[in-house]
Amino acid sequence: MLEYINHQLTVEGIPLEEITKGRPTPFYLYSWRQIERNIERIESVFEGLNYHISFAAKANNNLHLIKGLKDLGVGIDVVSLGEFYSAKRVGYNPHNVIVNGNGKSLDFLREMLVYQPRALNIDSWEELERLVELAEAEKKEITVALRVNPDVDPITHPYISTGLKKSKFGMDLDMAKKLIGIYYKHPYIKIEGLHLHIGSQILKVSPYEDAYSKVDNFIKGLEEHQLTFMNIGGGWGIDYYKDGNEFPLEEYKKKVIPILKQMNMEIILELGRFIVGNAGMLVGQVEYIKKTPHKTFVVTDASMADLIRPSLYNSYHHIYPQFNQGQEKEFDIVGPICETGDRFAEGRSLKSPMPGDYIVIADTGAYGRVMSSNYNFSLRSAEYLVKDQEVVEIRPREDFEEITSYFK
Ligand SMILES: Cc1ncc(COP(=O)(O)O)c(C=O)c1O
Ligand SMILES: N[C@@H](CCCC[NH3+])C(=O)O
Repeated sequence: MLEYINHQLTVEGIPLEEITKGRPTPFYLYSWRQIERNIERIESVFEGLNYHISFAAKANNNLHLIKGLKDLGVGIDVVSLGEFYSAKRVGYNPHNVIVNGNGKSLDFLREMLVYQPRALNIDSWEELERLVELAEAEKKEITVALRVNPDVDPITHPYISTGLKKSKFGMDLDMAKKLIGIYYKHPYIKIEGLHLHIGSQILKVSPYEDAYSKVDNFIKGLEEHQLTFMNIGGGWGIDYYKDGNEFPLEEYKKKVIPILKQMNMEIILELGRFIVGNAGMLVGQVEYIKKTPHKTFVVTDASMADLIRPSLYNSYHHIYPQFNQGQEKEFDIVGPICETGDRFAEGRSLKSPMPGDYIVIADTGAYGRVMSSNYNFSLRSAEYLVKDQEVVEIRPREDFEEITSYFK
């Protein structure tokens, strides 16, 4: 997708120079072809199983991308009223909508009773009690999955690890068993599935093997209830370092698929990063090359307000200068925000960028634009999509008038 042709960076064969013409930076850019490739790769793993892919909208909430995924037959996982509204806005059928979240408000639950999603994933006993009360009052049925916490270490950044027993998400298997026992004949609460999601940016298969084996044993131990679907969550990691270390699909196929097969249930996936992560990039422009006795800084117009992952998780993103010519030197790549933490990389070797050159911060299609902010009164950036060799705007940049319009 990103390639140097005659020393110039290109995206799906289009020179960056052409893409940036008349388009003020910073902006996000996505490749539709790359999203399709990612979906094809997921499908190749689950071939032969009764499965359904959903997209975790928290990774990227651009309505055009969500609509495109819907048209490919991909479902959606929403975690808030806002994401739910997005799914409705692009015309999702409730049957393809999965609802998550560990703090669903009364309004949210009420709305779900009317909307009837494919499954409402229940995070706790307390939440289920709230739902039971509402469902009984309104005399409405709802299909529910219990989010279980299998207590496995996903071997990832602690901030994005969700399946250890100390985590705030889900319930332990004993609690799930108890709730199934209590509610399995309830007139309105239909517990038909289980859900688990152990964390994000996972690069090893063993945590999935452990988690799904535990759940498989749990299901076998249930007597009175026939569950029909298993939501196996998301979390597949991508190759941020560009060193070939990505989620090992072949190993997953060999070790995990047999466990899922013998569950003999419909399998629902909710992947975010793996679907859009490597299909997006943040494009910025170099304002200054600032030299101090200690360091040389590449000061870009993109900042932590556009992409917070490096500041928040110290995460690595590969950075491509516009031209791959000249001598390689070490730089700190920083933004214009008044925070020392506003830096994309420290001591990164790059082929000498110059003021006015563009740079690309790669693999930012997931948890990029969605986590951007107006800090230092930055404007949230535009988004563009490369599709069929054309670049189209899929969200305009915010403008100052719009953001200050509350002041009359
Ligand atoms: C419940 C749930 N499902 C799915 C996802 C998607 O995760 P990922 O983008 O790592 O695939 C998340 C985020 O980690 C999540 O919290
Ligand atoms: N925001 C995180 C992922 C969070 C996953 C949400 N459950 C990241 O950028 O990696």
